[in-house]
Formats: sequence, structure tokens, C-alpha cells
Amino acid sequence: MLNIPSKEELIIVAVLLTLTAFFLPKAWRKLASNRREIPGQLGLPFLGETFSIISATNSTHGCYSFVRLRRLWYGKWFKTRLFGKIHVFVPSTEGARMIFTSDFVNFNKGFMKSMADAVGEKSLLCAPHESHKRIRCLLSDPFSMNSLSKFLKNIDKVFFERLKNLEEKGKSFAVLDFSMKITFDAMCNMLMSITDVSLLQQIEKDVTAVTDAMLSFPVMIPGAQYYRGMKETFEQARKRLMETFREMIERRRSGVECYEDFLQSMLDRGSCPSNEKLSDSEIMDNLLTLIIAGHSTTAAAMMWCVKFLDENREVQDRLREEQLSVTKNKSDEIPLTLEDVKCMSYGLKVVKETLRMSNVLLWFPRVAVNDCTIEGKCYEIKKGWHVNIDATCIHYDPDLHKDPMQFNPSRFDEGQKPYSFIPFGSGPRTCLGTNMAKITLLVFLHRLTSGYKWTVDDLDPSLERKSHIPRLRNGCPITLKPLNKMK
Ligand code: HEM
Repeated sequence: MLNIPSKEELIIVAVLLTLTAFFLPKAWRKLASNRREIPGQLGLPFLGETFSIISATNSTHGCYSFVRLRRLWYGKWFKTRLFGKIHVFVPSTEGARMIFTSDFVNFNKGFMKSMADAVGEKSLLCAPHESHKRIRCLLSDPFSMNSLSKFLKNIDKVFFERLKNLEEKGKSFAVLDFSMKITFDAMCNMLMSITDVSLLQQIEKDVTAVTDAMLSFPVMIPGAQYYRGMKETFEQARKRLMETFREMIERRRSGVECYEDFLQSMLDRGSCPSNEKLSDSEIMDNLLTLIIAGHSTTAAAMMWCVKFLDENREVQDRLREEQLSVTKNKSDEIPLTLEDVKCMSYGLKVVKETLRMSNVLLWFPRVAVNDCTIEGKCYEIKKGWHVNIDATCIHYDPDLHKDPMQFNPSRFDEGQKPYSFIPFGSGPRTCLGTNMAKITLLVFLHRLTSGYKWTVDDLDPSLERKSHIPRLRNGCPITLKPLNKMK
């Protein structure tokens, strides 16, 4: 007897065949392509692991403890959901290469809206590809090594005087407070020749309000009271800053004021065709951008130099020896020159090692603008996902840096593998202030080690809460002692 299947059985078989036809090729393609799922916990819709990263940021272990913990759970690659968005932490040189080299093509900067509100839509941090290229090109010249000799002379004088003053007082002071003040004043002087103390204080207060808002908005709930309060404060601060910049530009244009500085070099392009000069709003947004991008990063790196040199006395001694020999035929009052700075080869390695270990910018955020694959097509990244180039993980990878926890400037005697040392990023968005930051750090190290020894007065390693830049909570307090040198 032939067993004729029932109608229900036929429907089940048809459904099974359709499902197999749909899923089998996909599964086969995945198997054949060697593609792997990025591990990690996406958690609840929208919230995901948002509370965990907030709690890490509010702790004295710093926000990177969130990443460190997940690496222990899932391995190097992991994904998570934060504030409603999927984030992938990219830990490899190959991943970094792929993202840096397709910046603006497959990836864009994260948090565009809140950033544009804060620094302005003409800022380098927000401008679309074509205008970014143009603006960056027009801003670059004053940041070349040779254009920075006036900045070097000025900041050297300030370090010399203020360190001497602090030593004479004989009291303990926080290196972070010292470095924040000096870098801010020196940048405002280099950019706009501002030296008036009360104006500097007002600008610093307003810049801090704008920076806080820029970093906080992506993690705040619109409409909440705290959000409204912060938005109001930052809008007023930004308005005041723009007014100050506008008035300054007007005084320069009318000939009431004329200086040799960054702003003047931007305005002196007056007769150039419009594609070869910046509009006033482009100048103003980027003045603010440069201060925000350069101030707290450089100041934090200065603080970490002091901390690492205190913990590694033999490095400190070797650095002091080099610094004393660079200026052995000069009196202390004579300012350093670019030639002197170029002779500080061990000093430069100390700066690099400090940047490798301190990771002033922990990771560099991007958003995928297209579906793509990463790490030799191993991992799929979907359009809209956030990818964070994890510089900290790369800088502490034992396969790239031997004994990575060891502060060892001599590791830079040898060349580094591409994308294994990226404190200033890479590609079209690489840091515009690299030379300025290096000069500031080298001059600081010179004045500190060739003039003084110091003791760190509080060794507490706790990090500042709620800070996106790793900084010691106590600001690294030190007391200076003059060095008895024979010249
Ligand atoms: C130790 C100090 C500094 C560090 C570690 C640092 C690091 C970085 C990094 C990693 C980037 C790229 C971020 C990304 O790819 O998303 C960047 C961009 C930038 N930095 Fe720095 N920076 C420092 C100092 C400065 C200074 C002194 C200035 C200028 C006054 C500056 C101006 C900029 C600007 C304008 C950008 C954006 C470039 C663009 O998007 O085209 N930085 N910085």
C-alpha cells in the first residue's frame, strides 16, 4: 500500500525545505570564509552594559577598567552595547591599519552631533571629508617643526621662571595643576597672543565648560535636569568664546592690533582666493578645537613623565646626563633652540615611552558608514556600529612591546612595527599638534631634570574619577630641590 502523506505533513516538509534552502548557503558561506562572531554581551536593548562603563568611569580605576575586564572574559576582541549603540573594541595593528587607512571612506568620527554643538561644525573634528582636507591643509603650517621656534622660546622661558619660583617657595605642588596652567597659557599665547591674566582665566573657564559638555552629552539623557543645566552653561560659554574671538579678529582686521601668531597667519591670507583661506567661522571654530585638543592631553602627559621618572631612577639619571650635556656651554637664562631640542634623542625616547604607557587618549572612536570586514575579513562590522581603535591594548601587547609593563625608553632604539605605536593616531586624522606636544614635553623635561631633583609627596596610584583622560587623582604632588651642578 502506498502511504500518501497528509496535507499537514506536506506543509511541514515544505517549511523545512524552505528553511534549509535559506540558511544552508549562509552557513556554508560563513564556514568557507573563516568568519568568526565577535564575542561579547549586548545585554538589554538600548541599555546593554551602559551602567558598567559609567561605574568604571566614576571609579578610581578609570574607564579603561571596563575594557580590561571584558578582555579577561572574552579575549582580545569583544563587542558590547553602550548608550544604545554596538561598540567593537579593536585590539590589533591590522585592525588599526584598516580603520585608519579607510577613515572617511568606511568610517567616520563618533559622537558627531554633540561634538559639532560644542566645537562648531567647521571644526576639524566635525567637518566632512573635502572641507576637512582643505581646513587641515590651511591650519598645518604653524604646527610644522620649523614654525614652532617662537613657541619653543616662549614656553621655555615660562618653564624656567615658574619652576624656579616653585623651588624657591619650597612647597609641595601638584604637577597636574602646574602643567594645565602652563600649557593653557602657552597655547593661548601661540594662537592669539593673549597674555592678560583675567582674559586667560575667563577663556579657560569657558573652554572647560565646552570640553565637559562635549564629553558628557553622548552619555546623558536629553531632557534630564542635569543635561539642561549643562547645555545652558556650555551654550553661554561657547557664545562668550566666539564673541571674544570675533572681537579679536575685528581688531586685527581694522589694524588696531597686529601680532606675529597663529591667528595673524590665518588672517594674512586675506587676498588669497576663497579656497585658499579660512572663513572667520572656520578660524573661530578651529581656535577652540586646537585649545581643547591640545591642552589637557599635553598637560596629562607632562604629569605622567614626572611619575614614571620618579619610579625609574636610572632612566631619570641618564636623561639628566643627556640634558646637561645638551646645554653644557650655555647659561640657564639663555633659551633653548630647535637645534638643542633636536639633540635630545634620549629625551625623545622618554617622551615616547611615557605616551606608550600613559595612553592619554585610551582609544580612538569611529562609526562604520558601510558594512565591512576587518582583520583579514575575519570579523563583520555592520553599518552604524562603533569601532574603537584600542591604542591602550596595542601599546600593552607583549607580542609588540617586550615586557610592556616596564618603563623602558630604550625600546625605541629599534624601529617599531607599523601601527604598534599610535599615541597620536594615524592617517588623515593624525594629531595636528604632534610637534607642539613633543616640543612642550622635551622642554619641560629639560628644565626639570637639568635644574632639579624632586620627591613625589603622595604615591597614591588612584585615578581621577569621571575623567576620560587618565590622570592621577592627587595630580602628582612633588617638591623640587635644586640640582648642584658644576657648569
Ligand atoms: C600629548 C599630547 C597629545 C596627544 C597624545 C594627542 C593625541 C591625538 C590623537 C590620538 C589624535 C587623533 C584622534 C583620532 O584619530 O580620533 C589627535 C587629533 C588631533 N590633535 Fe592631538 N594630541 C596631543 C596634543 C595636541 C596638541 C598640542 C594639539 C594642537 C594644539 C593637538 C591638536 C589635535 C587636532 C586638531 C586633532 C584633530 C586632527 C584631525 O581630525 O584632523 N593635539 N590628537
